[in-house]
Amino acid sequence: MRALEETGPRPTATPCGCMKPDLETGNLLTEPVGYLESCFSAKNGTPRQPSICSYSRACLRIRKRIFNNPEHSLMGLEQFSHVWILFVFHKNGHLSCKAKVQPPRLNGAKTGVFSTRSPHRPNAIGLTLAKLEKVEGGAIYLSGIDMIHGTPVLDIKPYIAEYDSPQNVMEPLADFNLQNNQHTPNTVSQSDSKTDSCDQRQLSGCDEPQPHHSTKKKPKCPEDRTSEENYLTHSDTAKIQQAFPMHREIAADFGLESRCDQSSSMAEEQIGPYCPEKSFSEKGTDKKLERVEGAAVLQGSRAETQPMAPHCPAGRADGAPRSVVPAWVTEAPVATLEVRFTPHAEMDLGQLSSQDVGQASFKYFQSAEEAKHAIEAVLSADPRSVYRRKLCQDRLFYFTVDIAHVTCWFGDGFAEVLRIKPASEPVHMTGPVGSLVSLG
Ligand SMILES: C[S@@+](CC[C@H](N)C(=O)[O-])C[C@H]1O[C@@H](n2cnc3c(N)ncnc32)[C@H](O)[C@@H]1O
Repeated sequence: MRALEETGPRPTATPCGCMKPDLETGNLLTEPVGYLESCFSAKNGTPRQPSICSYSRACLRIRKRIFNNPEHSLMGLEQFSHVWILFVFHKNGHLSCKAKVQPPRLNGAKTGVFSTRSPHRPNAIGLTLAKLEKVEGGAIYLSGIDMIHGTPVLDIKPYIAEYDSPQNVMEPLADFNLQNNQHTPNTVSQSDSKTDSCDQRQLSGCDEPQPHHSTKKKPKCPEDRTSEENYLTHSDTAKIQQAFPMHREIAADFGLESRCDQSSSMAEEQIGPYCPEKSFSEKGTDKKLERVEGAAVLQGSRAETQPMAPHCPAGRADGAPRSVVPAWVTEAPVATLEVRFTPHAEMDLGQLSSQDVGQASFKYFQSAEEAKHAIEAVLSADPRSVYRRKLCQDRLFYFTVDIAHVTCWFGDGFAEVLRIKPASEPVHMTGPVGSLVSLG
């Protein structure tokens, strides 16, 4: 096969030497269809994957600049329970040019950027499977998101299990040579000393220092990495991990994990042998939740999702695996944490949700309970960087979710919320000017 680079269209250059955006060359000049209004105002404390926190909410309004009648573009979308959101990691600071990254799951070892969910990639494009809560006019309301406020969204596509999940492939899969496909730890160069400055920056988290809002114990760490570095998967609740560690991790990777608010019995149910769709009622409309139809088992250095439901309509009776992930993805090095709230923090939360005069109320959460669940979910997945976890253990950790500015600390196996104060105003939307994102 001849490489496209040899034969394909050549990018055209403008007199100044810049690449001219051109559909044929792939040098797209994108224009966001909208900017996300998210309950997370900064990277710190934002879940590493959408499955971490089902209460994480966002709204996306389609811009009139894209469609005169934004609601037309959303017609029919309300019939789907989940949507893919394609977005730009606009707070990366710069585009990444590094072929290898160091995901926390590899404890400092490198692997190819395309085998990770790192935000630091050549085109800084993120992909999140979110739950579609509702469509209202030209806006969609989402939950289970891992993007920050102001994220430029490039596209929305419906999640269709039949197309998007190998679990649902209807025809027999072509022979899949697992031996040849094996991604062994050998492919990961633990001692590759050629970590360049960009990699180092990413590793050290110096791309974009996070603000600290307290004068108390202000971290002096050279870096204060955000949850983004732990980008591959997350570990969920201790209970569930103990019961079904692999299942949970893999489900999370595929965005199919049961949400943090669901009980472990629900999780068991999800990976159980029978896979009828679970319906839930929402505003009078019955929507369908996708089910995790397979369980993951480790084989050598890979984990495979295997069918457990021979009578599932889309199942394969021969027991052949449909999707494979390397073991380093599924072997969580980070323990799930117990989350505690001090009485003071509990009191803060109560005050935050009260309707006192002058007191802002939650914008995304429907109650203090929901806010608490969200905070628990974020912290139980340990949002700290590896560096911070190892070298700055005694530092306070801050993050903002909705109107709650959370201060906590971490001890052995737990996170404790110390204070919850009203956050300052969430970031404002990026205006139309300067909203073009060039990927070319
Ligand atoms: C590891 S990425 C995964 C995103 C997506 N699910 C994916 O796989 O492409 C999630 C992290 O990206 C960071 N993040 C979210 N929105 C961002 C944005 N607009 N710009 C830069 N980083 C962002 C947050 O730290 C979050 O924890």
